[in-house]
Amino acid sequence: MTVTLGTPLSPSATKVMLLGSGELGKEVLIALQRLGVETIAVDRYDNAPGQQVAHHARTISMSDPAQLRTLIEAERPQLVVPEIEAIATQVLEALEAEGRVRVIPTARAARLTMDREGIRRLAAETLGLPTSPYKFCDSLGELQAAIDAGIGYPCIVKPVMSSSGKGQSKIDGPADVAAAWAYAMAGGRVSHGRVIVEGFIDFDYEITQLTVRALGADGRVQTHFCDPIGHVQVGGDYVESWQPHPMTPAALERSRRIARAVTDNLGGQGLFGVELFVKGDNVWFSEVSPRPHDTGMVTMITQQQNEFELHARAILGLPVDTALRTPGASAVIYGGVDAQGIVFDGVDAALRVPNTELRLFGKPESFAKRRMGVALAHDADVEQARSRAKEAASLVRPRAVSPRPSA
Ligand SMILES: Nc1ncnc2c1ncn2[C@@H]1O[C@H](COP(=O)(O)OP(=O)(O)OP(=O)(O)O)[C@@H](O)[C@H]1O
Ligand SMILES: NCC(=O)N[C@@H]1O[C@H](COP(=O)([O-])[O-])[C@@H](O)[C@H]1O
Ligand SMILES: [Mg+2]
Repeated sequence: MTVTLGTPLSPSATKVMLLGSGELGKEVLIALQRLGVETIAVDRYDNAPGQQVAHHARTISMSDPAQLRTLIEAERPQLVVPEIEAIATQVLEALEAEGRVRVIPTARAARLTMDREGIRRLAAETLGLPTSPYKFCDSLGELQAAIDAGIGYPCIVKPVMSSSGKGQSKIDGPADVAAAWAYAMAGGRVSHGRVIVEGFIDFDYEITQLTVRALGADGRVQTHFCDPIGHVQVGGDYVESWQPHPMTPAALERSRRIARAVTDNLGGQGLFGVELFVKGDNVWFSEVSPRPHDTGMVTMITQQQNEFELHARAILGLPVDTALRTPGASAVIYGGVDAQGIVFDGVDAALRVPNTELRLFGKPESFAKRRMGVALAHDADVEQARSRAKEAASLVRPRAVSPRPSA
């Protein structure tokens, strides 16, 4: 469906609500603003990055069904765009069924990808796609039993509801099991005593296959693929990504077949990040975000239309172009300190590295391991771009501001 664009802050406005307004939502909001959309940025804390660029900012607990329903009914957006997993998706399903809002890409997709169980069972059991062996467990005893009964060592434990590697750890042997369970219990986004344990896939490399479902001129949904994005993860969180990642024709073809199967099933319009593990010509499905992906921030420097613009266009029913402009890379800037209102030294030095750009997200509070920004670089080849992006990121030095001496 194509959305008619109006004038923001007037009765003709096209209103879009982002549920989650971190660094990824911020860029989607900017892309929507450029098309004259009236935007409402929702997050769990005040002054989230996206709230700083939207027309309206609202702070609620998005996993609380009553708070979420009250807000959507009060604001009456045409489109609701989930930006994180931990949302009361039953409310989205109910409002969509009542015809009150369109959820991006669909309310069912938001529910299935809300936790690891819905999407993993869909991919492996319904669609028959290759995945790591896995088991869901509700106690330390069940976890140990699942490992002993076939998952084996090494394996990976993750809370069913978490992202960016929170609560995730690798188990190399029996001595690690209890600590992995405790870490998962502490690290989930919403307190759920449930984990997935996955057999460890010894992949050669991993990619994100950005996949866009957008309307063609005939009004029908067409699937478009971006060039594959390679990335490196540490502790389950991405630290570096680049595009394009070289692949054999067979591995690329299998990756896209998997991406198409999953996104066809989830349906709707929008951009998806399909995460895949590759070894030789073998490809395993890992997970999918029915929204822009953190590793896809590299497209802000590599693509004609970055992943956020592609998402904005696709959800509004506008044409998309997934063409690559140049090879490029991204490198993460972590907070390094636990403090509010930090400052960034070395930005000038970082931007003196040729072919680079920075995004500082503006998160009001820094944690040592919180992603606070990203350095981007383009170059003639990916290896050059990676070294420039890493160099620029390393030159940015976040620092806590020492408290003013009291008078
Ligand atoms: N079964 C596995 N075998 C090998 N490595 C794995 C496996 N599962 C996860 N990993 C590694 O951990 C990373 C993070 O895993 P996953 O994507 O499931 O976590 P996440 O918390 O959902 O991360 P994000 O929200 O950033 O996508 C993967 O990209 C991969 O590097
Ligand atoms: N892998 C998912 C991901 O990168 N999500 C991005 O991180 C934000 C939360 O950051 P925070 O934890 O620093 O608040 C989310 O709002 C989203 O933009
Ligand atoms: Mg992931």
